[in-house]
Amino acid sequence: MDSFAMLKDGVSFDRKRFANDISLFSESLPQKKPKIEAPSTNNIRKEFKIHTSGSNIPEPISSWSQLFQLYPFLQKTQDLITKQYENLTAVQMQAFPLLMQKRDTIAIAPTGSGKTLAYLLPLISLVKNREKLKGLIITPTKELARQVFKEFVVLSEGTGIVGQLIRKRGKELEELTEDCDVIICTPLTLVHMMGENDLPSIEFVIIDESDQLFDMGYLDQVDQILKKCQGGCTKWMFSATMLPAVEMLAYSMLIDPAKISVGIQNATVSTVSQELKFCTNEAGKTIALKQMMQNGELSPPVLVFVQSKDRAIQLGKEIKELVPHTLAIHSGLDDKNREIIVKNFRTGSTWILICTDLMSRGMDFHGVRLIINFDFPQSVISYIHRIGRAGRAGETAKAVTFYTIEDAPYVKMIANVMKKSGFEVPEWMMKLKTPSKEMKKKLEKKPIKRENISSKYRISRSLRKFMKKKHQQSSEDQAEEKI
Ligand SMILES: Nc1ncnc2c1ncn2[C@@H]1O[C@H](COP(=O)(O)OP(=O)(O)OP(=O)(O)O)[C@@H](O)[C@H]1O
Repeated sequence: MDSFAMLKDGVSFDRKRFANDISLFSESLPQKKPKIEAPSTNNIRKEFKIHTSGSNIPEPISSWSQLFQLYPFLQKTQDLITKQYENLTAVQMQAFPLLMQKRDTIAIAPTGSGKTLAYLLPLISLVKNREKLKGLIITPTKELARQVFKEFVVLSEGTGIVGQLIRKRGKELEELTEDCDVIICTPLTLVHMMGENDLPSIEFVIIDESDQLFDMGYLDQVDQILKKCQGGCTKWMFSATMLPAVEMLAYSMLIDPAKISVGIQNATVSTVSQELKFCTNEAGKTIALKQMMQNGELSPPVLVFVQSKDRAIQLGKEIKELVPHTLAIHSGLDDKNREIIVKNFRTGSTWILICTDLMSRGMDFHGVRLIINFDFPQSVISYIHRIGRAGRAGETAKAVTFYTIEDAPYVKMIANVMKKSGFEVPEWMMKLKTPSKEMKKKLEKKPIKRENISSKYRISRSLRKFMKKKHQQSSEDQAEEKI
C-alpha cells in the first residue's frame, strides 16, 4: 500500500483531536511563525514512509489546520483546499514546511501523489509582492505546462498572484511577462524567448519531472535557464523517479539542499495491478488488443502507449474501426490539435487514447482504469510514468504490458520493478536474465524495430458487430447518466 492509500484508509492517531490540540497549543504562541512541535512527528514519517536528508529538516505537517495555523494562506485558498482534499498526501506533509523555508529541495514521490499542489501552494504563498516576475515553473511538455497552469489559476484565485502560460515564440518575453508573477513553460520555449536576456528577478525555479529535464535532451536548455536566473534563486525539483546519477547532477545545482522521498524510490504506484502478456509477435499484439475488447476488458477511458508517432497513427486507424471514439496523440500534431485531443479525453468524448511517451509524464487524467503498453517501454522509468497515468490519488487500476520475442530479453527489468513495488511475479519470470547495462542503454536510445501495425489482421465481422453494440450500449448509459 502506498502512502497515499494509507492516507485514504485513515491513520492510527486521532486526526481531529490532533488538529484540535495543535490549534489550542498554537493560540498561546506568538503570531509570527509559531513553532508547533507535534507529539508524533517521527511516527508520521515512519507511517507515511517519508524519508528526508539534509540539514535542519522541519517536522512534517499532518493536517490542513496545522498548515493554515503556521502559514497565513488566504481564507479563500484554505476553503478551496479543505473542500477538495480531506488529508495531505505524504509528500505534501513534508514539502510544505520545507518549501515555506525557501530551501533548495529535491522531492521524489510516487506518480499521482499530489506533487503539483506540494509546490504550487508554497509558491503562491511566497510570491507576494506583485512587482516583478518572481517564479518560474518548467515542465518537459506543453501539455503538462498547461495542466500545471490550470491548477495554478484555480489555487491562486483571489490572491492577486498572476500566472502566465508561455507558449508562443513569436512574442517578446518581456511583453508576455509584464504584470505577471509566475511563468509556466517548457525549457525549449523559454530558451528561445529569453534570447540574450537574463531573468534577474526570478526568486523561485521549479523543475517538474526534474529527472527528465536533467536528461541529455533538455539539460543544455535547463542549464542555460538556471544561469540566467541570477541572484541565488531557490530551486525545487520534483519527480516520481530519479536515478542516482541524475540525482547527483541535480544536487550539484543546489545550495544546502534538502531531500524528501516517499516510499520506495523508482518503484511503481501500488494501486495499479500489473500484468506482462506474451503476444509472440507484432500481429499477436493487435490480436491480443482486439481480444481484450471482445472480452469487454477495455472499459473507457483507456490509454494505450506505443513507441513512436508513426505507430500511434497506425494503431489509431486500426482501433478506430472498432471504437470510433479513439484518437491518437503524438508530437507530429500541432499544439491546438493536441490541446483538443487532451480535452476530449478528459471530458470522456474520447474513450481510447493512443499515445507516445509524450503523455507518460505528469498528465493527470481522472478515472483511467486501464493502461496498455502496446509497445514495450524503453526503460523502467518510462514504465513507471506510463502506468502512473492511472491509479492516481488512490484510485485503483490495471496495467497490461505486451511483449514479443524481441522484447523478451528486457522482460526481467520490468519484472524486477514489479517485484520491488510489492507485486507478485511468476517464479519463472524472476529466473530470467536481467539485461546488461549496455543492453538497457541501447534500448533507451533506440526502440526495437517493429513490423508495421497493419490491417492485414482484419477484424472479424462478429467482433465489429459486438463492438458496435457495446458502443451503442455505452452511449445510452452515458446519456442516462447525464439525464
Ligand atoms: N491532498 C490531496 N488529497 C487528495 N487528492 C489530492 C491531494 N493533493 C492532490 N490531489 C490530487 O491528486 C491527483 C494527482 O496529483 P498530481 O497531478 O499533483 O500528481 P503528481 O504527484 O504530480 O504525479 P506525477 O508524478 O504523475 O506527475 C490530482 O488529481 C490532484 O488533484
